[in-house]
Amino acid sequence: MFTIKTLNAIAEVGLNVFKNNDNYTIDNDAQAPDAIVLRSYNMHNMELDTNVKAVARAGAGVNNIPVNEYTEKGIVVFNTPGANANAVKELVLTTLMASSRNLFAGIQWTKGLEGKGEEVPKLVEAGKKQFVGKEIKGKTLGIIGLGAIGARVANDALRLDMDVIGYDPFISVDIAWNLSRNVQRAMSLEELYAKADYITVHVPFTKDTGGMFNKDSFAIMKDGVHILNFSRGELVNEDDMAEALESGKVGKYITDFPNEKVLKMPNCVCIPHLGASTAESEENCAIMAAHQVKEFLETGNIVNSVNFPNASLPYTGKRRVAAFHQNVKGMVGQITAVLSNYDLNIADMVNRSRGDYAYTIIDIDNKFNGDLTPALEENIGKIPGMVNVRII
Ligand SMILES: NC(=O)c1ccc[n+]([C@@H]2O[C@H](COP(=O)([O-])OP(=O)(O)OC[C@H]3O[C@@H](n4cnc5c(N)ncnc54)[C@H](O)[C@@H]3O)[C@@H](O)[C@H]2O)c1
Ligand SMILES: O=C(O)CC[C@@H](O)C(=O)O
Repeated sequence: MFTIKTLNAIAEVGLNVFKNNDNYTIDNDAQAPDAIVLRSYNMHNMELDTNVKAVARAGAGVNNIPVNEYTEKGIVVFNTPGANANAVKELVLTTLMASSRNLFAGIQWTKGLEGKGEEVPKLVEAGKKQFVGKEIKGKTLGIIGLGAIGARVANDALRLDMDVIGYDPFISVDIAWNLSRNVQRAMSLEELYAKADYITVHVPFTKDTGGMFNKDSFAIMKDGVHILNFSRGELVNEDDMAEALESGKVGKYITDFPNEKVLKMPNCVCIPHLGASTAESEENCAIMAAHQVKEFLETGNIVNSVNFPNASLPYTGKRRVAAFHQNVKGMVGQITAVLSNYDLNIADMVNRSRGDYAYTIIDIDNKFNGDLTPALEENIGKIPGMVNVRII
């Protein structure tokens, strides 16, 4: 039996992956669940029971999860790459065009005419000149981060007759294959800043990207540039942004991450973190997260982890050792030595590393009764450098 705890509202179709299976209970009050599924809940400073084996983010960004701490404890952290990317792309393009046409301010102003009676049509015609906008056709869109979202925005912005310049020093091979060859490659952020009329950012919040929008980067940008931030509020130095909006250096700031300070900024379009809020995207994320957790709990296979290497062996029902350990020499040899001490033969195995840690799955050919499990867990667990081990 496995217990799953959720920390946010997770789409029912995803929860059904567990609910439709007798081996699972969903218990949001559980103190010692086997796995946790969440969205934006902040897990930093949350006490976790040692029974927790996996944490799955139904979404992309994992900055709400203390990933390094969990890695040291051998807890696998998953996310759902690409599952909400279309939703975010559609909102980026919607707000790019709408804000370029001053649509949000125009709508707000028009609502303020309520009560003016028969004067309204005349006031509308007289007042509309303050909302004259700009077409995006022929303008340059700079995209920072060409991942699941950025690449989709790039291809569709070209279809809207924009020129597109992208910057991503770590672009994946899969994305590169799917990116239009008409996307220009910026060799530096500075090049992108200098060329773009509109900038949209699609990178994770890390120590390298935090505060990347600041007075130094604004200084390189074109006057009146529009900046769209559907990534994380922390990418922007808010004091510098407020100043840049006041001076007109930044023409508009469209953000999915408002706070008290941001709400006070002029020419700021504040969205209540709606990037991924579509039924389709919430369902995609929930289904993907649930299947990844189920696969891991039942077979030890890891797909789409952000802290451990992906590693899978077809599950044949044979007993399996799944071991997290430090990425140092001799670990596999020491595990197999324990197995041979118990006269257990190896049928198949995979060992993958990622940074300082590695993961080994070994299928055991011999049948053994459950009594060996504690002994194997104890003896493999005692190997120096072992983080944790499961016999499945
Ligand atoms: N507003 C929302 O609801 C919403 C929804 C989904 C994702 N997000 C945010 O958007 C981010 C991106 O999502 P995604 O699905 O495209 O992720 P992704 O992992 O597919 O893409 C991120 C891209 O950023 C690139 N990158 C990393 N560091 C970089 C740097 N310093 N400079 C340039 N490029 C860099 C990576 O190489 C990768 O290609 C997430 O991390 C999350 O914070 C927000
Ligand atoms: O769950 C959400 O609504 C937002 C998710 C988004 O911020 C993400 O990083 O995927």
